[in-house]
Amino acid sequence: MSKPAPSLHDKLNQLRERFIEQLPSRLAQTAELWQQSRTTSEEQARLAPELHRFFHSLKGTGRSLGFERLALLADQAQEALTTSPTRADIDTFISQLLLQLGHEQQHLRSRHGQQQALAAVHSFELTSPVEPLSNKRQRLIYLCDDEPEQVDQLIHHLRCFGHEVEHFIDTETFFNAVLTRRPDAVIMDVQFPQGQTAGTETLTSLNKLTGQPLPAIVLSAHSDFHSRLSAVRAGCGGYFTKPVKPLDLMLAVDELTAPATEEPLKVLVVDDEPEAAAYHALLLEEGGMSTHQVHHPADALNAMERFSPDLLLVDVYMPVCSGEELATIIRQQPEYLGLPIIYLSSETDSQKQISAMSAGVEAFLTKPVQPEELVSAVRLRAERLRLLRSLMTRDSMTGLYNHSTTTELINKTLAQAHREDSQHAMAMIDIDHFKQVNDTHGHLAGDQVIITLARLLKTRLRLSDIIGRYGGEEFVVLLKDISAEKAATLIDSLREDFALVDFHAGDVRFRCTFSVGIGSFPAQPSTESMRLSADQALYRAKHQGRNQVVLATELTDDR
Ligand SMILES: Nc1nc2c(ncn2[C@@H]2O[C@H](COP(=O)(O)OP(=O)(O)OP(=O)(O)O)[C@@H](O)[C@H]2O)c(=O)[nH]1
Repeated sequence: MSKPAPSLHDKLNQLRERFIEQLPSRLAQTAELWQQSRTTSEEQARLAPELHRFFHSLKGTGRSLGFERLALLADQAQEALTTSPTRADIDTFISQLLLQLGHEQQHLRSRHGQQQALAAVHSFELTSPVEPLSNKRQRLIYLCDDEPEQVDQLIHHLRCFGHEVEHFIDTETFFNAVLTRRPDAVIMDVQFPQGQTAGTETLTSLNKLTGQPLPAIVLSAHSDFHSRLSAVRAGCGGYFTKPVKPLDLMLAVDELTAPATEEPLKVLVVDDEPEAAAYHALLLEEGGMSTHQVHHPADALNAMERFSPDLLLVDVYMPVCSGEELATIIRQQPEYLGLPIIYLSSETDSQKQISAMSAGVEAFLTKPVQPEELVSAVRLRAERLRLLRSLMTRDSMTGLYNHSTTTELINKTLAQAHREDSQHAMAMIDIDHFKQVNDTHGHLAGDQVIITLARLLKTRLRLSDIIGRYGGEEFVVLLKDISAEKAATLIDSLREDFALVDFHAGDVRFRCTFSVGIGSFPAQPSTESMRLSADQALYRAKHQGRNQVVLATELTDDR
């Protein structure tokens, strides 16, 4: 059996332990620095900022981790350094700090210390019950329906959009299955041989038993008041009467399970103090965000390129480069102009805070920051950026990347691919006879086809793949770390599934197909050459009769 994941309390205590364990050697180094700074006035001037930074960060991290007495001593030492430092003062502080450290080590391991730490984190756990967001796109759907009509069609559509589906024909088996493995959503019939509202009653009992309402949609042959009332009482999020249009049901399943499809907000934490960085990252992760830590400002730009954060949390006092300087460097790069930056520091002087914010940062949080304050300040700003970014980079109808963003992202990926020797494939996808779809069934029906194809690509491809709407009914996908042949097989399975999706325009049912051309890296070393090859392959696919996938490598000299 696997071990349970450590709780926030355990993780905080590990951080505190690590901090305490590393402190003696850091204090010894500081004592040495102090000795050295005493040799000449030049040395004193040279080493003063480093000594100052040490006490400053000891104050901030000490407070954040709950070592109040340590933080107080560090504060006094910092103050003494800035006013009129004398050897006796600093020696006293260092020896007191060492002594204090011994007490803290014992205290931390005592029962009382453990309880105190627990009490410190409890309020955060209670006030921020945020579930970490799941990245998985596939949903487990339970379909409980004893009437055979439409069931196969619905299962096909759900699976086509990447969901795992289990079908039950009686409420008892369904009941036990939920207790064994909880689904992400349920599609439930109302009437069963056991009773007129046996389906919804089963849901109500399960909700009572588990204390967690199941996201559910009713699918029923009946539309009477009692059936509907029983669905409302079972907390169902939707009610469909048969025959249902599969795509409408898919949309309802999407809405019901939507929040988890969002990628967690990403925060880059830049702090030269590993424990401080780890502590703030821990709080943000408890708040459902994903974090990456950097302990040297010089590594920040690289990390930003790889991690693509929604926000930067930056310590103000760091060696080599201050938070202020780092923010200016970042702001000088056009792609990061709008990236929110939050400073985190134990600086309480408001004049200094205002001056630090001159580099165009969003906010200044003072250490020790309340966990709720940190999480909400970060979330608010990161979400705002996500929204703005999405308006600028995404196509409003499908939510896919627009043309220019797709090209930009592919360019970036290829630039990296040249360094890493990786392989990628580009698929150009075009809906067949789309003009005819519009002309026959109307523009709205055409839009429905575009949205459905976009959805299919989003749910079936990996999160890391780049999916863009290039133009009207044309899509471009960059499938990462995959050979052209494997990409062709994968896209071909999407093509087969898409061809079986039923669209509706009024009472008319129709189906659509698409054609695909595939180019690949490194055979085509640039975005433009890959796009051109994929385009030529697409042209061939159309020419050969449509509804097929053609690889650029198949285009031999007979062109
Ligand atoms: N409904 C809808 N139609 C669009 C949209 N964007 C472009 N179109 C239409 O898509 C159609 C594209 O048609 P063509 O590129 O000529 O494709 P086709 O000749 O019908 O089909 P193929 O030869 O198989 O590519 C045009 O009629 C456009 O008006 C959109 O957002 N919604």
